[in-house]
Order: sequence, then structure tokens, then C-alpha cells
Amino acid sequence: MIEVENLTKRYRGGAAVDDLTFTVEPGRVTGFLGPNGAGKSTTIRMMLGLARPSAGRALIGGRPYAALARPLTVVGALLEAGDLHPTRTAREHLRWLARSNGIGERRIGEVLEETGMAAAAGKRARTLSLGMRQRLGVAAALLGDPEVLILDEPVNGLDPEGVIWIRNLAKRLAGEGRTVLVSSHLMSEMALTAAHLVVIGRGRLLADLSTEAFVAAHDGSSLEEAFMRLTGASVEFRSGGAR
Ligand SMILES: Nc1ncnc2c1ncn2[C@@H]1O[C@H](COP(=O)(O)OP(=O)(O)OP(=O)(O)O)[C@@H](O)[C@H]1O
Repeated sequence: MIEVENLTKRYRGGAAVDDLTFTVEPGRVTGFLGPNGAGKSTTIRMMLGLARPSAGRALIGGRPYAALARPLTVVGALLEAGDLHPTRTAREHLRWLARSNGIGERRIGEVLEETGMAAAAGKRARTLSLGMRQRLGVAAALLGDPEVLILDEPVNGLDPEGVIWIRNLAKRLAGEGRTVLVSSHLMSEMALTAAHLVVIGRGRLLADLSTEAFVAAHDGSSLEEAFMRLTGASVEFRSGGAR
């Protein structure tokens, strides 16, 4: 479970995350939605101890990230900007992560297999396609067999096969009873992947409800339209320069 309690992050320009409170439950995929600049990545970075909250807290399995002794065994994350060393091979990257978390060599083979990366295990990171890098990122997230998975914009830049792969993977992991949080700014994709939605805009909570309830409440309009209506007042960047 992930618990976000009054989480706030203020930068000089204002609050990127503003008093957010919600819970991500195990056993279902939760979509974390919001327009560009809504504060999704900042929230996720605070969950993972990569940014310090100005106020409030985020707990993973009841503890702040910093209190986890072997974090990869509790939470796995796929972040937008991967930290791949260009000349390290896929297997070496996983080995490097595994070592600091007390994870054995056998598990590296398993996650390479599970993500379809076994044949590419010896390739250097800089030679991997975007789709392969995403798969390697997922392999890293799965290394510690964690109860909680956080995927930040996992389908960005992926081809249709990759999109379907991520969608099915997220559902399978949730089906195993894990807590799965997937961020996206694409309502249509989340409607296919997530059973529950947490929607934010300008750092504030706009909605926390089942996908079914969201669809029912907006019967007759497309999901994209419903999402635009919900987030309309909090869109930060509009095309054409209009505000
Ligand atoms: N290090 C920082 N310093 C100052 N402002 C920041 C910093 N990081 C993020 N912000 C601001 O915080 C706000 C939220 O950004 P964030 O990246 O969390 O949004 P997001 O919902 O993930 O957006 P996107 O969908 O575009 O990735 C934005 O206005 C952004 O400019």
C-alpha cells in the first residue's frame, strides 16, 4: 500500500504538490492522472525519497522510503529519466542494482526472461532501443520481487506492442495482489489499464474514484472530454500560448 498524507512540495514558483492525500490500494492498478505539470512526477519522486516534502509524508508499506533497509525488495519503480550507464550491458546494470540490495544472480536471469530481455542481456545500454530500455527499466523494478510498483509514464514513446505489454504487465502484477501505481496524462490508456483513478491538477487532488464510476459519471462524453472537463481549470500549459 502507498499512503500519501498532506503531501506538499513548494518550489520558488509555487506549490508543485499541494496538500495531497490519497491511498493506493493493493490488488488493482491505480492510474495517476493529470495534465502536464500537474505534479505527478514530483509526487512520485517524494514517494521514492528522491525529493524531500515541504510538508506531509508518503509511506510505502507503512514506512517512509528512507527507512527501508533494502528498498528494491519493497518498491520497484520505472522513472521517466532512466539512470542507465551507457557502456554497461543490460545484465551488468541489473547486477549493479541487485548487489546493493542483497539480491542474487538467479533473480537477474528471471527478470530478464520475464521482460523479454534475455536475448539482449549482453547489449550495452546505449545501443538499446527505447522499447528495450523501458523493458530493462521494468526488469530493474521487478528485481526485488516488490509488493509495490510505481511506473511513471511507462508507455511514453512505446510502439503499440510495447503499450499492450505494459498494460498487461501492470494488470498481472496487480492481479498477484501487488500495489501498482501507473502515471499518465493519457486518459484513454488509463481507462484500459486502471481499475481506480487518482486525478490531480496543479498539485491538488481532483478525483479519487473507480474507473467504472468515472465512466458512469461521464456517460455520453468521451473519456478524454471528461478528463479535460475535470482538469480544465488546472491546465498549466495550453497549446497556442493561451491560458
Ligand atoms: N526542481 C524543480 N524546481 C522548480 N519547479 C519544479 C521542479 N520540478 C518540478 N517543478 C514544477 O512543478 C510542477 C509539477 O511538475 P511535475 O513534473 O511534477 O508534473 P507532471 O504532472 O509530472 O507533468 P508531466 O506530465 O509534464 O510530466 C511544474 O510546474 C514544474 O515546472
